[in-house]
Amino acid sequence: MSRKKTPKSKGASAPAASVLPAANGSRPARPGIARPGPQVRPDGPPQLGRPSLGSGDFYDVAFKVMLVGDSGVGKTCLLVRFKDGAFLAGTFISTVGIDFRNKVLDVDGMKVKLQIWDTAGQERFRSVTHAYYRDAHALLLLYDVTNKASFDNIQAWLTEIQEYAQHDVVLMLLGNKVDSAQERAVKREDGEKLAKEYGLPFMETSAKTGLNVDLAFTAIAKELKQRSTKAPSEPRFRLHDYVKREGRGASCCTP
Ligand SMILES: Nc1nc2c(ncn2[C@@H]2O[C@H](COP(=O)(O)OP(=O)(O)OP(=O)(O)O)[C@@H](O)[C@H]2O)c(=O)[nH]1
Ligand SMILES: [Mg+2]
Repeated sequence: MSRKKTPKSKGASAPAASVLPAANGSRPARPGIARPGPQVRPDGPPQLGRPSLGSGDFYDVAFKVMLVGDSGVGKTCLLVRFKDGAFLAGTFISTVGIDFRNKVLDVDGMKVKLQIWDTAGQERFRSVTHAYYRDAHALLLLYDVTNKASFDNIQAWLTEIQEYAQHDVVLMLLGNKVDSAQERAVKREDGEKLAKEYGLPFMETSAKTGLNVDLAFTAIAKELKQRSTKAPSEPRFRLHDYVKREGRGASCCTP
């Protein structure tokens, strides 16, 4: 398999022009971008054999992963934790439109590039994010364990996903902010029950402590890699089992 270089990841300051409405309300807005940079085409099957453009890490195969869920559940923080190993504490800066970052993972000896799209949870950007669903190979659907409304809205998100995403998209449910034990409003069992009802792999995460964050993205990368490259002799990767086995409880890693 040919080796490629991934272009430098785009951050919030990506130069592409925003075509999105100006922020209103009290929250400051983090500028996003309206479409991928010209060097990456996130549509269709995993990218193989693309030429190397610019500097960056080599990769063998690339996939597009989208973060979705209500505003404030921690999508941007989860991505920043995964990409940079840091936590964005302080003022909540709501994402405008859509933004993305790249990260290359080593999955069983293969370089897997995840192009991770961070969507805006605010209702007014819904039509923007709808356009991106069909190109996603995987979706991480988040709620905030301290915000019951964000959990109650999961069914509506699933309806939306059913309508706009590919039928075989890899989907995982994440209950974020488990570090906030005092403010917990959604029990772990309720998350598990909902996930079971819809046949989804499920984990509780914390962008603040990093709990299960790498694991969530690694699990997705393993599943996608297996789907695209599995040799008939290779044992099947089981996403549900992997997440169940490797996932850690909220009480394990409080700093
Ligand atoms: N305690 C705690 N706070 C978190 C965690 N993740 C995010 N937050 C906080 O929650 C707020 C919202 O986080 P964001 O990541 O910006 O939320 P978002 O889902 O990207 O929101 P939108 O961009 O509006 O869709 C911020 O104030 C974060 O600091 C977490 O794991 N634990
Ligand atoms: Mg955000």
